[in-house]
Amino acid sequence: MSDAPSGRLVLEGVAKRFGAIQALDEVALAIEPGEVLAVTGPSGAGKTTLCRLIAGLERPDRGRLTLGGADLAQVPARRRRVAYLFESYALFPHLSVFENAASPLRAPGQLPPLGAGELSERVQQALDLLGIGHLAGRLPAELSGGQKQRVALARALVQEGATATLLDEPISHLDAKLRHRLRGEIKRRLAARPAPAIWSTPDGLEALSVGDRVAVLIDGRIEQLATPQEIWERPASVRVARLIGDPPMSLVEGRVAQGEGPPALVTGEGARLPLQPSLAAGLLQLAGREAVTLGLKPRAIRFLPLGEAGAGSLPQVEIYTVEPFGKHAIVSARIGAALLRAKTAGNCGLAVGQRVGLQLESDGLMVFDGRSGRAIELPSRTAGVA
Ligand SMILES: Nc1ncnc2c1ncn2[C@@H]1O[C@H](COP(=O)(O)OP(=O)(O)OP(=O)(O)O)[C@@H](O)[C@H]1O
Repeated sequence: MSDAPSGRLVLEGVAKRFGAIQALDEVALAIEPGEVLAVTGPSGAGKTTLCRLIAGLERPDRGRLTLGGADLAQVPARRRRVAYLFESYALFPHLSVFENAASPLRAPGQLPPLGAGELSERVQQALDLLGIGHLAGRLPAELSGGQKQRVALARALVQEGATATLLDEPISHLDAKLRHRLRGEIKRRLAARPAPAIWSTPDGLEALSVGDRVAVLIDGRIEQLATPQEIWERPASVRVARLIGDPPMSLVEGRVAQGEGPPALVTGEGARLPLQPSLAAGLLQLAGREAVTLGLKPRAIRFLPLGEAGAGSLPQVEIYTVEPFGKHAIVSARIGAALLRAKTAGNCGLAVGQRVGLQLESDGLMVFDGRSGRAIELPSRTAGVA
């Protein structure tokens, strides 16, 4: 196995089709040794297909995959020495938890060969880290879904000499507390390996928290590939914005109207979202950009109880939902078909059905092209909302 290539993983123009479905198209990316690339996207986006191509379980229709400069088309799956956590776990039903986790270390050609003591210690450490050390003697059929997922994860983690690590939704079936603890622990271990890693997840926030960089995959194409900070601050499109945020950005589609009365974004249902005149002018300056989608981060939206200073002059909306989380609440109101979601500090004191003034701030506002959905840089970023 010493002939397995290793180093930087590069994909160039990779495409894969299953019948009528283009599972991946024009995928280009590079992952450095020690780097974790989080790949996020909705169900069916192509995350698993991407992992399967790298592992050698599928062949690309077009494009090239290289590892440390070596063309992977020439390297069969069994010689790639990739640690792969399958979304379906793929545990051996007749082997115990311990033996499942240990199985790649017992495979012929393991380099360097491990002594029995070292093997046992490494496997037990991984099981303990994942909180399943006490289940080492059980069979997979005697485990819950979350426990099975952790066995599959242990099996990937013990492969310290892997040339690449592919974790396909590694913590999706664990409870929230365990997910939070393990995100950091797994990331630490991946960063310590001299190999590139992919962490696939449909959860955009999980992707931001574990990835050195994040690739947003939608309908088989990379919609954005950037650092977590860039994706959080400047999602490249409406489709990225929908996946990211806590809660995600509110998106209001409409046309800029500058007739009678103050300029406004008028939604398909005829609801009016008043715009600061400079923002309306900026939008209209861009030829053909009358149809836009406004993106409002939670911090850009405030609901003021009527009677509070300044609330009387604001457009009124009705509170639609209130979700208290203790340290903050997520509160929403409707504008036409769109839901505006704000994050308020502490107990917001607002109730469902209450009428409030809607105040929008220019900080946290983005504009997207109404047709392509791509982010638009306005002539003046100082423009805001009324
Ligand atoms: N072997 C196959 N035969 C036919 N279609 C397939 C096959 N494998 C994947 N697909 C299709 O390719 C697309 C991408 O699937 P893939 O499993 O890669 O998505 P995913 O992002 O991993 O989804 P999920 O989050 O639901 O696991 C989907 O439309 C899927 O139905």
